[in-house]
Amino acid sequence: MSAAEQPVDSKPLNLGDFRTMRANGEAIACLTAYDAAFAAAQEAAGVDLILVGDSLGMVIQGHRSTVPVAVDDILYHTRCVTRSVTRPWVVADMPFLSVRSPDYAVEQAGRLMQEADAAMVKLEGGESQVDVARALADQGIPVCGHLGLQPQLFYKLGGFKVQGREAEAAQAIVDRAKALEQAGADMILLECVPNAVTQGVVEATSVPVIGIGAGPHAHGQILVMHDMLNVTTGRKPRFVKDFMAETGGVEAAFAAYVREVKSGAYPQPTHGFG
Ligand SMILES: Nc1nc(=O)c2c([nH]1)NC[C@@H]1CN(c3ccc(C(=O)N[C@@H](CCC(=O)O)C(=O)O)cc3)CN21
Ligand SMILES: CC(C)C(=O)C(=O)O
Ligand SMILES: [Mg+2]
Repeated sequence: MSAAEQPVDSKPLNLGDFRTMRANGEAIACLTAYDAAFAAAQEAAGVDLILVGDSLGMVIQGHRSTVPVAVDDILYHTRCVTRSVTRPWVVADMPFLSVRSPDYAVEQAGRLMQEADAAMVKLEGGESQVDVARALADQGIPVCGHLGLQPQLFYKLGGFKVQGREAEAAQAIVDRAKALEQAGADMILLECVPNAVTQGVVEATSVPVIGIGAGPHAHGQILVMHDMLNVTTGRKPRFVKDFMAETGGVEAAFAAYVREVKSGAYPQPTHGFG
């Protein structure tokens, strides 16, 4: 199909569309993808946002955490994805140590946009996260802040654990979300937090909030593609739902996920941390 013949709903999504979806209460359906074939199937199924996650270190490369992932790995997989899709907003993860200083982060995020056509970068991070986000935003780089469980802290945390259970930790997440928005972040991703923390972040911010194991109050949901297709080995996090079981095909599973996120059928209370 030529560009001129593309149906209206295949126009590339932009930041304004996501703000509108937040305002209108239309849930944002997000998945990870790492290559052209799966990304195309996700676009066909109506996925709004594709994350080229550093989870690729685990599901593609076989590592036990995301720590070994390099910017070059994200660059390669982001190219594979962006070459194959039109409508979905493609976000590239900033891997471990790529946000070690504002200048270095700008350089590496710049590569992801210029060499791989990413539309946005997502970053984890500690105290310096806000300053790094500000530097990226100042260069015109769309930014998503990743709060709650930050898997790059695997060795510091001693595993992948729910965050923000205590009042002080919950407040720190809400405060950071506000500071990130103030610094110019356009989106917040919340991972493995109690539902009330998500509610707090939603109330304290005006940007779209995407959740994974963060309950039903987020404006969108994301899962690692391999988990919802049930091809991940080992025990899966409680927020995962197997969409392959009831559909029996890859594109049908993606479509069922989009339908359930949009209708609010996913996530159920059993997928969250109360
Ligand atoms: N395949 C895959 N799926 C993911 O969702 C994912 C990755 N890989 N790699 C990077 C991070 C790591 N993530 C994880 C991994 C495990 C749990 C997990 O097992 N959580 C426990 C909660 C433990 C607690 O209660 O503190 C669970 O029961 O869900 C959570 C997030 C999310 N991301
Ligand atoms: C789990 C999601 C949010 C992520 O950061 C990734 O896939 O790397
Ligand atoms: Mg990640």
